[in-house]
Amino acid sequence: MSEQPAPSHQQTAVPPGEHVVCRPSEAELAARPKVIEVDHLDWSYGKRQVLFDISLDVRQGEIMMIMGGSGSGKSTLLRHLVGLMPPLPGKVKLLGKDFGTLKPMEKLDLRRKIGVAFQFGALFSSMNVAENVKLPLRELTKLNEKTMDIMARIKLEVVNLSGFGDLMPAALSGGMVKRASIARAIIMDPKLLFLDEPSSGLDPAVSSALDDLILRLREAMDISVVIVTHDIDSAFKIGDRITILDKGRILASERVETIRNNKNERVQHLLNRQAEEIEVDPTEYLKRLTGG
Ligand SMILES: Nc1ncnc2c1ncn2[C@@H]1O[C@H](COP(=O)(O)OP(=O)(O)OP(=O)(O)O)[C@@H](O)[C@H]1O
Repeated sequence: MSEQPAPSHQQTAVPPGEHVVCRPSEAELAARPKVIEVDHLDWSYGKRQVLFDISLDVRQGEIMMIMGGSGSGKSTLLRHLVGLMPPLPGKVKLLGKDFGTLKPMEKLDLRRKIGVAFQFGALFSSMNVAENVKLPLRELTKLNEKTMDIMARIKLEVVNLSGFGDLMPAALSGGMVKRASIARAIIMDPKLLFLDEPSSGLDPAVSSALDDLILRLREAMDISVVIVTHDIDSAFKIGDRITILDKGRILASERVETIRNNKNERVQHLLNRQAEEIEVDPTEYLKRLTGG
């Protein structure tokens, strides 16, 4: 979908040009605290096991990309990471707290430190953009209306959507919906940000602008980010580390500088296959741009 500004509003353009990626080194990250720890996690839906012995950690300020073929377990893992699955003591720790053993109030406290943007933006179509962005504040805080308005305005500015708060989601382009859902995810200044397929359905230019936004957020908020994606370009552009799932198991979890040299055939197959999958047919692309 192309980035169409809504009528009668001037959209602040995402600054053009490549964002210079200042990746923290492996040693720098190793010196920082672990903010996400997954310890030998198994998961089954009924009798069908879909996650096998998953162990993983993410350091403060790190961007972790989770990739893998369809049905490999990425979303199931993400749901465990954000506390949407039944609690399993000792399996998932966020910011040093074991999600599986927290009391309801402690869980609520932890949820305030986590921002999540699910696939397709998931904005409520019946509320305007600002109301959508304010939702976590309404659910998790007792702030007054004026304070919530100010916070929503600031976050819309951060994602380059100043002045779009009064619009309904249907008036936004695909990229703007994604940015609005990121504004909602960061409204509480979370320490951890989880994004599910942020670039799905976006054309390459809009997707690249979204990557730049994620990098800027990491720099500005020292936030740790976990991104589930099929977008290999984005993974290599903004990720510090890529974790590849295959049939519910971790095949590799490596720095972006080294994973291309991984000798495992399935890792190579997945990286190459995904590169092919996102190859853009120029005629198709032009059609999308022109709406033809
Ligand atoms: N609620 C559920 N009940 C039963 N099976 C499920 C459920 N959710 C997912 N599965 C199954 O678990 C496996 C892993 O699914 P999951 O959605 O985690 O994979 P994924 O890697 O995110 O896939 P995709 O890239 O297609 O979104 C799949 O075989 C899927 O059919």
